[in-house]
Amino acid sequence: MRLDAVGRRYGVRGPWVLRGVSLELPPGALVRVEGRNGGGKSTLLRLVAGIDTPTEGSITGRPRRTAYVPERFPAALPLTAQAYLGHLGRVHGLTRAEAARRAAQWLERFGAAGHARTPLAELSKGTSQKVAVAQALLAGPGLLVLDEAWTGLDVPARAELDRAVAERTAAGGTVLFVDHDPARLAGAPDRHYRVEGGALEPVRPGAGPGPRVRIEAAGPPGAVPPPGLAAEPLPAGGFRLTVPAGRSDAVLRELLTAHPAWHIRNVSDLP
Ligand SMILES: Nc1ncnc2c1ncn2[C@@H]1O[C@H](COP(=O)(O)OP(=O)(O)OP(=O)(O)O)[C@@H](O)[C@H]1O
Repeated sequence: MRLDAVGRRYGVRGPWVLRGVSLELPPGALVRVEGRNGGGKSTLLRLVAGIDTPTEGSITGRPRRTAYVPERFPAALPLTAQAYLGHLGRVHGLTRAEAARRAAQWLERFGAAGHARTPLAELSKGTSQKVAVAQALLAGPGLLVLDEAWTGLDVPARAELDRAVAERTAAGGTVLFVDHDPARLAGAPDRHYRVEGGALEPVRPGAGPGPRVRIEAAGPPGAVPPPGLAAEPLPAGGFRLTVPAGRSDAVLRELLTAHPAWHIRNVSDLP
């Protein structure tokens, strides 16, 4: 599966949250994405999972069975955990018996078997999260996208999810994940990226952040810098932006073509 020059913005004139993102997601790969809050990680994961579509660029080769664990699981359906999972299993093409068997098995593995007959709306946050993870693993997806999926799980369930991820990649599935804990699956990812300034940059172990460009610019009154950039307000008004070197031309273009345009005071290279 691959993303080519993918961009996403919300609304016709909204700022670009992601731009020029190209990414190869080979079968069997474990891929980590990190980045600052609001930088566009969840946007990228939703695009990869196929529940959102890019504003520009293309995404090709997505496996037929794709599963996604969102940051917040919408569990307000009038079903028990077991019935919900069984239903989803059938949606994924499993027989009724196989769907029920796998639903029970995953609830058991995550220590939630005692809640199989509890309506989703009555589950605690932690157990809801176990159901969210179980629904994603149920049908053995060729692509598994995990957005902070470990958050809210108890310690044994977190370890179980680590195991389930290893099983998926060993079976040839691709797993793409975001997690706030830098130690999550430490040493395991085959590829590691950082979303910054709307771009996706490879992270090399032990490497620094790479070359940066500093842009000092002032916008019209009340203007805020493009999302996801390190932006420091300046006493004289405007902002000092720190941008990955590969993204600086795009950011300058965005500032200069805004309506009204920003005034660029200074541009300098950082090591
Ligand atoms: N549906 C939406 N409509 C409008 N703007 C959105 C939407 N979803 C995300 N955004 C904006 O896109 C930017 C990136 O958001 P996103 O949730 O992808 O970042 P993130 O890196 O996952 O952040 P966090 O770590 O806080 O979850 C933010 O400025 C956010 O407000």
